[in-house]
Amino acid sequence: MVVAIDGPAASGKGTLARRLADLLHFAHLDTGSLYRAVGLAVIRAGGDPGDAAAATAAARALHPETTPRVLADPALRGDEIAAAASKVAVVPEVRAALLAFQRGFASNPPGGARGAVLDGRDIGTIVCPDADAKLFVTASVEARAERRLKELRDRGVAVIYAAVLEDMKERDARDSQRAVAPLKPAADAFLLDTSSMDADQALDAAMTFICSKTGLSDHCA
Ligand SMILES: Nc1ncnc2c1ncn2[C@@H]1O[C@H](COP(=O)(O)OP(=O)(O)O)[C@@H](O)[C@H]1O
Ligand SMILES: Nc1ccn([C@@H]2O[C@H](COP(=O)(O)OP(=O)(O)O)[C@@H](O)[C@H]2O)c(=O)n1
Repeated sequence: MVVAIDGPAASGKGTLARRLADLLHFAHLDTGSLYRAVGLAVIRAGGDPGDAAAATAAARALHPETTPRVLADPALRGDEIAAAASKVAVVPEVRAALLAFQRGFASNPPGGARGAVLDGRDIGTIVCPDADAKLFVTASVEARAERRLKELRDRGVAVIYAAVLEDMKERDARDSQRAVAPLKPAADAFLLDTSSMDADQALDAAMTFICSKTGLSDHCA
């Protein structure tokens, strides 16, 4: 069984995906980390994430056996890497190079898990169009900027709200307006606005939808 979760930055999709995977004993793939890994590799090689050829070479150099180790690198979590990720993500060859890994994870989840939860921008539309349940998680851009600000400050990064908000708006625009696999809800996705929900309420709402959509019997009331 595959659960697809998409949405903009800091909407809470990663938190929700992790918690759903724990609850259902499914494997979880944060697909944004793949794009972050490509952006980080380009920067570490001294390149420009806006250079399509460099980004494509970095994406093609990611191999399934080494990818889990690459995705665990804490350096991926910085805001500079998030911006680099959204630049490499506009390149069609980069997206094509990352597709097989994502689809393989969904169809054959690691560790013998009976299902997979993938979160990103194009899971319900492109990566897993036949997913059993699709959710599109949103929140106002102000709520998302507040969340990202808190997250960065908790990690000891000195940032101001206005700069985080500006970065978020820029990334929303780049992700929604790109020609290939733009951020948008799949036609059959459940829209979950978490602006005034905490993470527990978001999980409850998501589980109610997944249970009604898939008929999963365990974990459903
Ligand atoms: N429903 C929620 N309400 C408030 N904060 C949340 C909620 N869901 C997640 N968060 C917090 O917001 C931040 C961004 O969440 P995250 O799941 O990383 O978002 P995304 O994966 O969409 O970028 C994290 O610090 C997380 O703990
Ligand atoms: N399936 C995906 C996942 C991420 N991405 C890109 O990768 C960037 C970083 O994604 P992320 O999910 O790690 O970002 P956050 O939502 O955590 O801020 C996004 O801004 C997108 O440009 C994508 O294009 N497709």
